[in-house]
Amino acid sequence: MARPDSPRARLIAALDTAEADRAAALAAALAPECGLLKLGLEFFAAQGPAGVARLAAAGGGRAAPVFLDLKLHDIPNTVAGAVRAVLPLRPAMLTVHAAGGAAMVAAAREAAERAGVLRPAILAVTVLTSLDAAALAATGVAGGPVQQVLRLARLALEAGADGVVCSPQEVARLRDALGAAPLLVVPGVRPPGAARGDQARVATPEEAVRAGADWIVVGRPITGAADPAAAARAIAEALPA
Ligand SMILES: O=C(O)c1cc(=O)[nH]c(=O)n1[C@@H]1O[C@H](COP(=O)(O)O)[C@@H](O)[C@H]1O
Repeated sequence: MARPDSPRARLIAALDTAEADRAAALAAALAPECGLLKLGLEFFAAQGPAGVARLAAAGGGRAAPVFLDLKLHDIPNTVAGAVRAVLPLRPAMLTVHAAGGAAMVAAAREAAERAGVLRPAILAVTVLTSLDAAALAATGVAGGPVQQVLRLARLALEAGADGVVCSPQEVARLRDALGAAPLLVVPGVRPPGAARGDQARVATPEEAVRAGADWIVVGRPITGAADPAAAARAIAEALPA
């Protein structure tokens, strides 16, 4: 998929809510202010594919493409089936967990190819931005987040992922190591002074883009603001041109 051509287009607004009305209101307010609207597990679990289709039909998906963040992680056959099942929703981006292995990522890519030229970009989530070094070590991974993110990114890209999801703290290392081709999508982004919440590996939107992020993903600092559209605009305006 095409890379963003403006600071506004770099911003992905995460609509993490279970409520259809709230998601629709956020989508209407935020579609003009960002490049993509992200619908994730919370919305999908509550509203299902029909909820995604309704949101897109109501205008959100026309004004801003939908990033369906399901973080699929299962055996290759099951992941391929799930990818095929969501293709009618025409997501622009779709996530799988790189930790599912090369065959799983390859199966996701192959299934996505069925949609032809308008297929979703397959993004592989590396190490969740909520994990710090100690939490990652506790899962049995030797080496710190940077090493693990690099390992999983290489594995996923070789298996056919179009890009990866990583924290702002690894993005410069990934760009250096992997070059310009992979799409780098970066959550764990906090404007100066914003609450970090459950995010562990964070940086500001400006730092993430300067380090090489193609897109930044921002949820609560936008959706929790009194005026979400103004919050999104302020974040985009602070990004380097
Ligand atoms: O795949 C993602 O988008 C993702 C990966 C990751 O490692 N960390 C992460 O926070 N995300 C998503 O990015 C969004 C971040 O939301 P906030 O922490 O509210 O800005 C959420 O929708 C997460 O599901």
